[in-house]
Amino acid sequence: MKLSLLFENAPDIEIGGLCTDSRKIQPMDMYFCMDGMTFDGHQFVEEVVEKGAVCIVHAKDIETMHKGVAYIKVENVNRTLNMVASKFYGHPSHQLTVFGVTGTNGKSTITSIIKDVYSHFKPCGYIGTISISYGDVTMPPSLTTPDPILIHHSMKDMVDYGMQAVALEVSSHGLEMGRVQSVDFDVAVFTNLTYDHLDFHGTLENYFEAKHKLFLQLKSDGVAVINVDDPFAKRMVAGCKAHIVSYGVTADADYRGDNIHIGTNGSTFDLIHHGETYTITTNLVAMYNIYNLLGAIAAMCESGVALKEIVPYLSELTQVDGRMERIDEGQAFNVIVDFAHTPDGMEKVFEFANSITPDGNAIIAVFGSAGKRDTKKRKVFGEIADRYCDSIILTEDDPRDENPRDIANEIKGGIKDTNNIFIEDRYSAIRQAIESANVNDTVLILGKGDEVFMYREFGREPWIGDHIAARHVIRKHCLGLEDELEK
Ligand SMILES: CC(=O)N[C@H]1[C@@H](OP(=O)(O)OP(=O)(O)OC[C@H]2O[C@@H](n3ccc(=O)[nH]c3=O)[C@H](O)[C@@H]2O)O[C@H](CO)[C@@H](O)[C@@H]1O[C@H](C)C(=O)N[C@@H](C)C(=O)N[C@H](CCC(=O)O)C(=O)O
Ligand SMILES: Nc1ncnc2c1ncn2[C@@H]1O[C@H](COP(=O)(O)OP(=O)(O)OP(=O)(O)O)[C@@H](O)[C@H]1O
Repeated sequence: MKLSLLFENAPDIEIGGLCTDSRKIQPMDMYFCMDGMTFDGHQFVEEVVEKGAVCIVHAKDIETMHKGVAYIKVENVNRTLNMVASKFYGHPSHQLTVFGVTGTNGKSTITSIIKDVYSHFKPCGYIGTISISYGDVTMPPSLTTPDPILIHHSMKDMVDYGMQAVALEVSSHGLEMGRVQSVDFDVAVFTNLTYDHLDFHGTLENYFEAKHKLFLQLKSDGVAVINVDDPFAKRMVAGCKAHIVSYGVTADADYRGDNIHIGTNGSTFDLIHHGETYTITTNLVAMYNIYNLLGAIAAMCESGVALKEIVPYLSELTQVDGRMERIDEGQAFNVIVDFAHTPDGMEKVFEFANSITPDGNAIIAVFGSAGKRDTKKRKVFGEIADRYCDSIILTEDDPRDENPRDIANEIKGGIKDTNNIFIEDRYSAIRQAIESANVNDTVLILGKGDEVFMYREFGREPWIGDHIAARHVIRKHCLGLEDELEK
């Protein structure tokens, strides 16, 4: 694209691509000097020019300017990046129905449900923690909410592929760092706001304000879908210009769940909407997934699909990897892998485990807590687990450069009565938990979900994954079957 199409009065230079990282720059790229937490992008200008960048967007003065390179000084580089990224890729978010989902927990689950079900009506892509995917294309994720270039580039690819919609996870980091400023959201969903990411936001109030940005940004003919049972719901839509629609269970809501029955392998409930009652049968379990379903259903209905058309697809939803994933190799006890890594998520998973574990049977939990992240939640994890578990096995979980034993000791600070041990190696911890389970017990393996890496001192290292570790232990050590560990 010609630079003159992106900026008024700019020279007629051909721009090959957009880039914010000198390490990834390509000849003919436009480089945006982002002022980050560790580096100031302005310091790499000489390097990117040498590597062939043809345009520099900057906010601070540039000492040496080179012939043949366009230097565009702006007030706010990030705002310009958002604007340019959308324009460069042909404003793809205007051509798609865009669902944005924010909240402490439930983003991946709701966006996955939307992608799964809405695709029966309009082809729908997904951008989030699990992947970037559309049609038969699946790419590994970058961040939960990628930078503006990747967002708009991916959406353009989706449009070219024939997608008509996309479900986008919108993290508080993404909002705070202004990654979605030029995304044209049609529907924004708020799930809940509880303790998380305070190492980044500092206070719960700042964390709330980050999420609030999504609803302030939403256009007047958009729809805000909010969980009214969450104490932050009303404030979340204060100042929002869009049409507001609510979902919930305890409070009166536009989409209200009632008569809820949660089983071991599925759930049923009545969905009351506009005075009509729809009976929903779903393969999802746990109370929080009823909320996730209500949010997803409300979002899809509000963008034009009739509720009765949606209902049949809810009974066989695709399992979201590592989210309440049942590991069933025919063993006589429950094994669940779940991505719970916030106090609220933990509480909800333990509540479910409690509801499916017969009195007299044990709940055995394996978990740790991430190094260098939200250290205050460690003791809280201990307190929550202490209330529900009969046995706790503490282990490593993305320790980074902290000692996993020290992290475990902080968790132990919250455990009063429950038997607990520390086994550093995560596979051995999972093995210990599973081998100690008796008939009808429940083993919970928490914190890493579907992740197949572990953050250690020198970065990301491969980890086989909780689901693979659990299956292997059950097959080899409980059922005595031959089972080579998958690589
Ligand atoms: C806290 C945070 O979000 N940081 C993001 C931020 O980093 P930063 O501000 O520190 O950037 P920096 O390293 O100082 O660099 C500044 C600029 O100089 C550039 N640079 C830097 C070095 C160099 O040699 N050359 C160069 O050009 C960088 O590309 C950048 O444009 O900008 C970077 C470039 O876009 C991001 O990669 C980085 O995300 C880091 C990797 C990250 O881990 N983010 C996580 C915390 C995150 O965003 N998570 C959320 C939430 C997940 C959840 O809900 O659980 C997410 O949406 O994924
Ligand atoms: N609505 C909810 N309320 C409370 N906890 C939930 C809810 N939905 C999911 N969880 C818990 O949070 C975990 C992560 O779920 P999910 O991946 O959908 O959330 P997320 O918001 O995408 O999180 P992240 O951005 O950290 O990936 C689940 O494994 C479960 O333990």
